[in-house]
Amino acid sequence: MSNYFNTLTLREKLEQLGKCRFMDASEFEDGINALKGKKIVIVGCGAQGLNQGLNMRDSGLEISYALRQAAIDQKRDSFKNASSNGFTVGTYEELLPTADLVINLTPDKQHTNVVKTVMPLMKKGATLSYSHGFNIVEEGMQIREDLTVIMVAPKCPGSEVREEYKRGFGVPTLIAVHPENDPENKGWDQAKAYAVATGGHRAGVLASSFVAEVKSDLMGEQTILCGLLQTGAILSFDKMVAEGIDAGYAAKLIQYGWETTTEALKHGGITNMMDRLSNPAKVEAFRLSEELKDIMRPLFQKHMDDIMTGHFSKTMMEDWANDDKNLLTWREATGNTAFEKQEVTSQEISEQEYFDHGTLLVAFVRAGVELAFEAMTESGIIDASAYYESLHETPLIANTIARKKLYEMNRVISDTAEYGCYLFDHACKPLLTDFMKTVSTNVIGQKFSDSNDVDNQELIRINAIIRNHPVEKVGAKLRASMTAMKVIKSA
Ligand SMILES: NC(=O)C1=CN([C@@H]2O[C@H](COP(=O)(O)OP(=O)(O)OC[C@H]3O[C@@H](n4cnc5c(N)ncnc54)[C@H](OP(=O)(O)O)[C@@H]3O)[C@@H](O)[C@H]2O)C=CC1
Ligand SMILES: CC[C@](O)(C(C)=O)C(=O)O
Ligand SMILES: [Mg+2]
Ligand SMILES: [Mg+2]
Repeated sequence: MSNYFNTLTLREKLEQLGKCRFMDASEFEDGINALKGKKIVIVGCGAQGLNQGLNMRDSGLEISYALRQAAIDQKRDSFKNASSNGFTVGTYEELLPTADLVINLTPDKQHTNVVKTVMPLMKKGATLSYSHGFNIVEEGMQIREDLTVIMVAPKCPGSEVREEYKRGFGVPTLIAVHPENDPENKGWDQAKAYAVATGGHRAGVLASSFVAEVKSDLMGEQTILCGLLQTGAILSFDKMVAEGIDAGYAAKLIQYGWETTTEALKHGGITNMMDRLSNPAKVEAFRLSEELKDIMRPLFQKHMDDIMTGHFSKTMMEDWANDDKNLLTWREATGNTAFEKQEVTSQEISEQEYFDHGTLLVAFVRAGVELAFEAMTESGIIDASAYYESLHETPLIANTIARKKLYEMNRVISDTAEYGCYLFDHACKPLLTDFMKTVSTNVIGQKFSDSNDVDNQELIRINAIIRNHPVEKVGAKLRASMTAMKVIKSA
C-alpha cells in the first residue's frame, strides 16, 4: 500500500483538496430513506461508535455492533457500551455477511487490520463507511471493487455528536464518496441519509472528498484545536505560578478559561471574543496575538507541509509500528505536568473574570485560529472546511478540557489527534520561551488595567483588522445558515 494522495497528479490533488460545497437543506428532503430497512453494523463502540449509533437508532435505523471475540468474552467497555444500551452485539462472522452498510469506527491505527479482516466477510455490493479518511488517503487502502466507500465525519468529539442530537440539533458534518469506489452510484444518497440520521444535516453538511477531510482534519487537531490549547494551558499555568498567583486559582482560570472565552467564538467569532475584553485589554491582546502569529507561523506552516507531503503520517505510522512508544511517553508526560496535577480552587470565578484575567488566553486563541485557517486555505483547502477545523471546533475541544483538564481532552479525541497534539506541543513550547518571559500577570491571572483609556484611531484600526479576516467573513455566513436551519426545523 502507498499513500493515495501522493499517487495523484498535481491537478487531481488540487481538485480533491478544493472539493467542498455547503449543502442546501433541500438536499436532505429524502431523510433517512436511502438507509431505511437496511442492516447497519458498526465495528467498534468507542467515542464515535457509541454516539453515532445511538443517534442513528433514534432516527429509525437498524443498528448493531460487531466486536472482536475477545472484547465480547472479556466484557470490555465496547461490549458494555453497546449491550447496556440495548444493541445487538455479535462477532464479525455473525453480523457482517448480511450487513448492507458496515461503519468502521475503530481507531485509525487499526484500520488496515480491521478492513482487511472485515472486507472478505462483506456481501457483494455492500457499503463501507469511515469517519476519517486516513486509511484511504494516507495508507492507500484498496477496497474491493464491488463495495461502495463513503465517509461521514462529524466535526467534533463523539460526546458532542450525542449531546447536540439530544438537544434536537446536530453537529456540522463532512460527507464524501471515494471516487475509486462508487460502482452503483449510490454513495452520495447513503452518505446524506447517514448525515440525517446523526442529526448533522441540521447543523450544516459539506459535500467534500476523502482528501480534503484528511488534510484539514489533521491540521486543525494538531495545531489550534488540541496542540495550541495544550501548549497555552501549560505555559500560562507555569507563568502564573512562577509569578506568585495562587496555583489553585491559576489551574481553574485555565481549565475553565478556554471554555468560557471560546464560547464567545460560537456566537460571533473572533470579533465577539475580542469584544468581551475591555478596550485596553483588547489592544494588548491584539498586540500579543500578532506577536504570537509571527513566532508560530513557521510551525503552523511546517505542520501543514508535513501533512501534505505525507511526512506526518509516515512518522506516526512508524510510531504505530514501534508499539506507540512516542505516544505513550508523551501521554504520560502530559499527565505529570504541574497543571494537570493541581487541584482547582473552590473560589468562584465569574464569566467576565475569565476574560478580564485571561487576556493572554484570548490572544492565543486568535493567533491559533487565524494561523490554522490561513495555512489551510493557502494550501487549497476551501474556507468553509478550514473554518470548521479551526474556529468552529475550538469551543467543542475547550469543553473537554473543562471536564478534566488535558487528560479528558486527550482521552476523548482520536489517537491520531492525540499524537499530533503532542507533536505540536513539544515543538511549540520551546518556540515560546522568550515570548513568555516578556509577559506578566497583567495579561494572565490579573486584570490588564484599571483605566479604560484607549487611542480611538488605534482601536478603529485593530477592530477593522479583526473583523476583516477571512475566517470572520466565512464564519458569519456559516453561523447564519446554522441558525436558519435550526429555525426551519422548529417551524
Ligand atoms: N474521537 C473523536 O471524537 C473523533 C474520531 N473520528 C474518527 O472516528 C474513528 C473512531 O475513532 P474513536 O471513536 O476515537 O475511536 P476509539 O478509540 O474510541 O475506538 C475504540 C473502539 O475501537 C475498537 N477497537 C480497537 N482496536 C480494534 C481492533 N484492532 N479491531 C477491532 N476493533 C478495535 C475498540 O474495541 P475493543 O473493546 O475490542 O478494544 C472500541 O470499540 C477514527 O477514524 C477517528 O479518526 C472522527 C471525528 C472525531
Ligand atoms: C479534534 C480532533 C478530532 O479530529 C475531532 C474530535 O474532530 C479527532 O480526531 O478526534
Ligand atoms: Mg476532527
Ligand atoms: Mg481527527
